[in-house]
Amino acid sequence: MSGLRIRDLRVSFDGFKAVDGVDLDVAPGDIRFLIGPNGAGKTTLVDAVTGLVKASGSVHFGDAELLGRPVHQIARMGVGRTFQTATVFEELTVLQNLDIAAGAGRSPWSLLRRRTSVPTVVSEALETINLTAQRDQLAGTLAHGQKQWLEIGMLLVQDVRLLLLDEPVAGMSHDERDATGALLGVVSRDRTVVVIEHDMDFMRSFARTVTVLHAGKVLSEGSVAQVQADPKVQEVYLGQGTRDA
Ligand SMILES: Nc1ncnc2c1ncn2[C@@H]1O[C@H](COP(=O)(O)OP(=O)(O)OP(=O)(O)O)[C@@H](O)[C@H]1O
Repeated sequence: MSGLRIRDLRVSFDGFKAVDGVDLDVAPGDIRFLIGPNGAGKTTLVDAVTGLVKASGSVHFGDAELLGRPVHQIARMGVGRTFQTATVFEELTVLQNLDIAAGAGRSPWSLLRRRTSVPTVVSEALETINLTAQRDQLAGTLAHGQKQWLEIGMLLVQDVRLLLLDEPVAGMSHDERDATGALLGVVSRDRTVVVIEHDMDFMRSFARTVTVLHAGKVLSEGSVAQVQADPKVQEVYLGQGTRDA
């Protein structure tokens, strides 16, 4: 299994330093939560790792340098992400969504051909994301939480080894959050997982390690207990209203 190693990562927008010299190590199999106030640079960091914004510094996943490579090459190296809004094909079934994701790289003809059996990788993903019973349902009719799980399933069938999830439980019910937490536990057994999250209860329940970003820099890092006890963290979260640390 590979881990993520980021050194001196910097992203600027017209001179504004959104990510300002971040070092980050995420061990293989970890579930690292990235937290921090609005505008801290969390999404921009993930954008840099996945090739969506230009950055300087270095980002290694395993032995490979990711910076400077195009998005599709980074995806082929086993790095996948979800966005705050699930991006599934609503007019297709759950199975078709997974089949298309698994077929990235297959010819259009083989994708169009009627499949007589479900590939093992797809049936395993269906089990993992708990959507086996919904496999023939249109993705557009799924509950909010189920769409997020389908999106994670689409990464699993592509054999993603580093999963970067952007606010996966936003808008979810309590039960859906718990199920998502359990899902993180399963997928992290043989993958590295990074979760951007504002939901502090969810973080407390399911994070293994936490990094707090503030104004583009790492403010604090450690276990949930260590980060919560850090006065610097308490300070930046003061005045955040409903968002407590
Ligand atoms: N494309 C862009 N052009 C200009 N500024 C940007 C761009 N993307 C992000 N920013 C700025 O960079 C800073 C960091 O944004 P980012 O979205 O990474 O923060 P975040 O920690 O993910 O915040 P949130 O929790 O609100 O999603 C913000 O001040 C944002 O306005």
